[in-house]
Amino acid sequence: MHEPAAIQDQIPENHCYGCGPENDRGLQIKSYWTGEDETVCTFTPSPHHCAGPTQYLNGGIIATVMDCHTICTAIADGYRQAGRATGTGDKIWYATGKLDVQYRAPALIDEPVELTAKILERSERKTHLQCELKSGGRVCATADVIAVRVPDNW
Ligand SMILES: CCCCCCCC/C=C\CCCCCCCC(=O)SCCNC(=O)CCNC(=O)[C@H](O)C(C)(C)COP(=O)(O)OP(=O)(O)OC[C@H]1O[C@@H](n2cnc3c(N)ncnc32)[C@H](O)[C@@H]1OP(=O)(O)O
Repeated sequence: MHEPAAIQDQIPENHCYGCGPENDRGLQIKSYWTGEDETVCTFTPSPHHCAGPTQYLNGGIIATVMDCHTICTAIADGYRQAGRATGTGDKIWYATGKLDVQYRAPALIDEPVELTAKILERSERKTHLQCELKSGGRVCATADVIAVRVPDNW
């Protein structure tokens, strides 16, 4: 079970290709808290998200959904650490400082992929997260991510 509202639906003014509700040609992923330091996301690929072979998901799309799922987790965590509901008061923004993806097995295009993100460590300027992407029940990619807090006028 997770909270009813998606993290992305609480972050204002987000036009991001991977996670922005304001981007009607984007992937519009949705992430949810499942625990103190953990979030999940289910993304259903479209056929045009394929790699060279049409049955597999493109690696750039895999990186994008892992990027967006983890950075949105860091942003929501930033609000939590500030003692505020996500999207309330002064904006809290993080950008990707590092996204290190390991592609372990091909992900299927015709099944939803399941992502989990875990916060490993946080400090004032940055949050270290780990992400896992599963397709067809097996781990297809893992990522090590550094989210860096940036000014809210970016
Ligand atoms: C361009 C869009 C930005 C989005 C802004 C948020 C909007 C919110 C709205 C709606 C939600 C949207 C959600 C988006 C989701 C998708 C996210 C993306 O795809 S973001 C695009 C790709 N990323 C970039 O274009 C960053 C380019 N890089 C930079 O601007 C700088 O390099 C930056 C901000 C990452 C850091 O630069 P410094 O000079 O400000 O800060 P320093 O002092 O270098 O780093 C601060 C801390 O972070 C560590 N750090 C930085 N990069 C690291 C790395 N690669 N590995 C390990 N640590 C790193 C440093 O060691 C330092 O740590 P110590 O405080 O000393 O402990």
